[in-house]
Amino acid sequence: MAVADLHTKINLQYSSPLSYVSTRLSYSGRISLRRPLPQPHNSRICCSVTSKEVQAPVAVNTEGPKKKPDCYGVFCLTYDLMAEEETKSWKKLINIAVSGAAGMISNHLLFKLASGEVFGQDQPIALKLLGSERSFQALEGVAMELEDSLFPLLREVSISIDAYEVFQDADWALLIGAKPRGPGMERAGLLDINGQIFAEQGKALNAVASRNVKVIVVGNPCNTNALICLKNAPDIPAKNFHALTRLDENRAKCQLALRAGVFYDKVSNVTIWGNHSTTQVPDFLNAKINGVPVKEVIKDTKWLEEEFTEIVQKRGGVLIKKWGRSSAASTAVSILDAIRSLVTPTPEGDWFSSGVYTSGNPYGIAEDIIFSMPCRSKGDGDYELVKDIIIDDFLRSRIKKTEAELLAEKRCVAHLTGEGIAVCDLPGDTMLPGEM
Ligand SMILES: NC(=O)C1=CN([C@@H]2O[C@H](COP(=O)(O)OP(=O)(O)OC[C@H]3O[C@@H](n4cnc5c(N)ncnc54)[C@H](OP(=O)(O)O)[C@@H]3O)[C@@H](O)[C@H]2O)C=CC1
Ligand SMILES: O=C([O-])CC(=O)C(=O)O
Repeated sequence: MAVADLHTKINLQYSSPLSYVSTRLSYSGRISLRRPLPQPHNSRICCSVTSKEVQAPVAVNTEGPKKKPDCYGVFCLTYDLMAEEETKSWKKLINIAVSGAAGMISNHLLFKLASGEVFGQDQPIALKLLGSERSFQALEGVAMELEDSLFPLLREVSISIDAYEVFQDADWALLIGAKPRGPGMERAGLLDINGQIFAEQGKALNAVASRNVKVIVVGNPCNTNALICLKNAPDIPAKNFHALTRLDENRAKCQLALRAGVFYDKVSNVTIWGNHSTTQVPDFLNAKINGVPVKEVIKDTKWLEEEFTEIVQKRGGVLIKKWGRSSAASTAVSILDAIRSLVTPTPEGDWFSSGVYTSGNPYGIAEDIIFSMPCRSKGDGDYELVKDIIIDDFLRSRIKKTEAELLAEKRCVAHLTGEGIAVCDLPGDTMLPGEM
């Protein structure tokens, strides 16, 4: 039952947030949390009302354990929101599923999502966190921190290792969890291991998510993972799948601002073309600074073509050398930017980059891959590709290179997309931004 369904009569019952009786792995491979029956001393109020009038609080503990086996601690409480003045203007609750929820990126992301800074102060949310046996305890730690943060808009948190549970009715799926490339691991091996994760998650989304779910794939190699995911979710529009290239766009904006000596809010119309890899193409041809084409502001074409391009392509690797781990906070920020770009109208004349499905694209890019391109949104969760784009020989040749890489990645995962036998002939320079 949706907590934020303002017109539904809801019973409230309390179970001690952190005191599980057991955490067990059932026959289906699901972990369920079992909580104690509510005890009289910790029963809270029951607001059993059907009108705006609030009845006297009544203690309840008569119904046995709640039928939300995976809800977490304080989030197992349910309320009659009609009784809460501030919630009366709230929108309907949305379900946000996050995989890799115990990882570094999620640790930044979840708290920003829960604060309301992306979906707005009138949008209650449910966070459905996907982990694994390996990360389950850490996931409980995440849920505890969410409890302790007292976010008013965060109405439900659940944790599970079962994608089918986590993706049930998901309005958003933020797919972050993926195996990092380890020493000696071939890129083809990474594509295969992570591809299997995303094939499974695509199937789960197809089976149980909202038909309008928006999926943002972050786990690398994110373009091809997104392609695998959408191919395994044939009942969800391919247009709903995104691979995160917003971090690359933000990095490119920062470098252009630095070189031009302006604050970065003056930089607009920046496209990242292609793969989230070192072949990505940060487009300075169509980009603007203070509304003026970048090439009229930064006249050093050699710098733009060589240094700028390479700095953006390899920013992730430089950062790993400094931090000892890959970008997490800025990645989380860029995920929020990517969501915001879909739920708010794009400013007039501007656009944003996202790795999206190429079929029907106006740029002559090969069909049937996930390729970062310039998009505009009306703020309804959907997007259109931008038509008035200039492509010169330099840009075309770079786009061809990143396109070739993505086509090779696609051939390498044919066994996971249902398109036959995989053939891996990846170009030698195929690397993630974090690889050097
Ligand atoms: N697109 C982009 O712009 C960026 C993408 N990334 C990518 O995002 C992903 C997550 O990064 P980050 O949060 O920092 O990573 P972390 O290592 O902190 O977390 C990753 C999570 O992935 C999960 N995972 C899934 N399968 C495996 C596996 N086989 N082995 C190990 N872990 C696994 C783990 O969770 P669990 O055990 O719960 O499954 C883990 O918590 C990475 O793939 C990274 O390359 C990073 C930066 C930018
Ligand atoms: O390669 C990685 O894991 C990190 C990454 O994607 C980035 O920093 O852009």
